[in-house]
Amino acid sequence: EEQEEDVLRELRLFLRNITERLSLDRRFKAFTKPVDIEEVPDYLMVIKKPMDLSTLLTNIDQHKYVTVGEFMADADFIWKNALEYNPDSDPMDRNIRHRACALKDTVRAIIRDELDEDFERVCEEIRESR
Ligand SMILES: CC(=O)c1nc(NC(=O)[C@H]2CNCCN2)sc1-c1cc(O)cc(O)c1
Repeated sequence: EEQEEDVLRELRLFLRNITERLSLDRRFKAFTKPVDIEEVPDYLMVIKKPMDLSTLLTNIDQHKYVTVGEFMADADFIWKNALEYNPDSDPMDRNIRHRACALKDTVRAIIRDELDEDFERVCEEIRESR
């Protein structure tokens, strides 16, 4: 009902704010757009579920996420994919892995500091009721 739509609207505002802040952080430039398959032709042979910050934003606008947990599961693919595609001691690999770990820690720190547990519980109640 109306109250549920108010909660989900607030969830989308919260998730957009996080995603936009991450997209502005220069450390995460490589994660802002889908990997360019012309640039990295073997990428889709290695990575089964590509994800990036612009796709998170599109998903939010398409009402894909009903809880913060669902958003985090997709956000986690961004850094997990980068660790998987960049396993070597190559300086480029190390650099991307460092940024992937920074992205993982930054998302978790923002959620821990800014998400009210009661709000997430209400979102999970809505998800279970659907
Ligand atoms: C996002 C990601 O995981 C990524 N990984 C890369 N790794 C490499 O190029 C390593 C792979 N091992 C051998 C030495 N090269 S390039 C790259 C990337 C960065 C961008 O700014 C845009 C983009 O489309 C893709």
